[in-house]
Amino acid sequence: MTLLELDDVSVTYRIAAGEVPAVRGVSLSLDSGAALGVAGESGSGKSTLAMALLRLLPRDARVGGRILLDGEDVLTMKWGRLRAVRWAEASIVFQGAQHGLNAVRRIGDQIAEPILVHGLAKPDEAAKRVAELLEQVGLPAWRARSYPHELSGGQRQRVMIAMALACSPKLIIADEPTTALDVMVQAQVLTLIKDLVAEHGISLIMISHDLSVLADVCDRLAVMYAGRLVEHGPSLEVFHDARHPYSKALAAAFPTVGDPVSRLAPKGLGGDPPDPMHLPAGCPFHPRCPVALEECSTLDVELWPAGDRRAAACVHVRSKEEAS
Ligand SMILES: Nc1ncnc2c1ncn2[C@@H]1O[C@H](COP(=O)(O)OP(=O)(O)OP(=O)(O)O)[C@@H](O)[C@H]1O
Repeated sequence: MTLLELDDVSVTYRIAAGEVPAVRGVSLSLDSGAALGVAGESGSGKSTLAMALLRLLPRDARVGGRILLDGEDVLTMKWGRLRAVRWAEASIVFQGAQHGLNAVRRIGDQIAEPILVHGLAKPDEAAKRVAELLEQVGLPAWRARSYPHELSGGQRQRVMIAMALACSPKLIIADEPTTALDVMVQAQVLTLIKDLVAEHGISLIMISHDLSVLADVCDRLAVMYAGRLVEHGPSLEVFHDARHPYSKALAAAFPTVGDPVSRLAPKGLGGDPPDPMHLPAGCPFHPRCPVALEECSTLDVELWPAGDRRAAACVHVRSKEEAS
């Protein structure tokens, strides 16, 4: 069953210099209990898309399209309903979010807050739920009495995951949840996320620039470039046999999970992503594309079906599929 459906979602930031088209016409769907990875370089629009899902964008952002969560459009929801949906139906774990914990409040009180705000437990029952949640994320119950500075970065990120789980949401959006952590801790937190979503049947949208991390955790991958979806399909197929030259380069840049060498020197991807305010004509990837044809500088190919539940926005994919 479909839990989340994005239909032609676009986000434009209005700034003094003009309009920044950060997300352009993204359509995707996520089944209940499934995990979708959204990959792309810095600036490709991943975080903007994640924030749009729960209407957490700043006021200067204009969002278009439809975002259906369990059939209800998040973009047209009344504020009261939206407040009820946040945490209770869908929650978000941000990049480096552990720094967002309140330094002067005990961990337990911070985890209990969404539970109490949403009226899911009385104050005396909330402590029990907090202990359960801490245990689920691999922390001892006594940590409820600790302050954030008494925890390591990895432990703080576990607390953020406990908060995201607190109201038993159907969907967790994790935006670069492990980027700020060192490699060993990163692997532990990824395993935790993977196990928790599987155990509780929670759907997951995980965002990262690292395709290998996403392929390890998610069933399906969506690759973004310059605000647009350029490929989507089953994770291992996209990771090992990408159809779009950009996804291929991204997969080559991060060959193995947490490999420190690939982090320092991403291979296979020359040049910089385009400025969204000055996108090149044609396919936005063509100036960096190793297999670009002359027509790519004028022709922008839409996502084209490329096998079972796969699609890629590339002229080569289109030609191959048309010929077969
Ligand atoms: N508040 C804002 N005002 C104007 N432009 C913005 C704002 N936030 C993001 N942008 C622009 O929107 C584009 C997409 O940014 P976004 O942060 O969504 O990308 P990202 O793929 O998540 O990158 P990163 O991995 O670095 O977080 C970028 O060009 C960015 O400069």
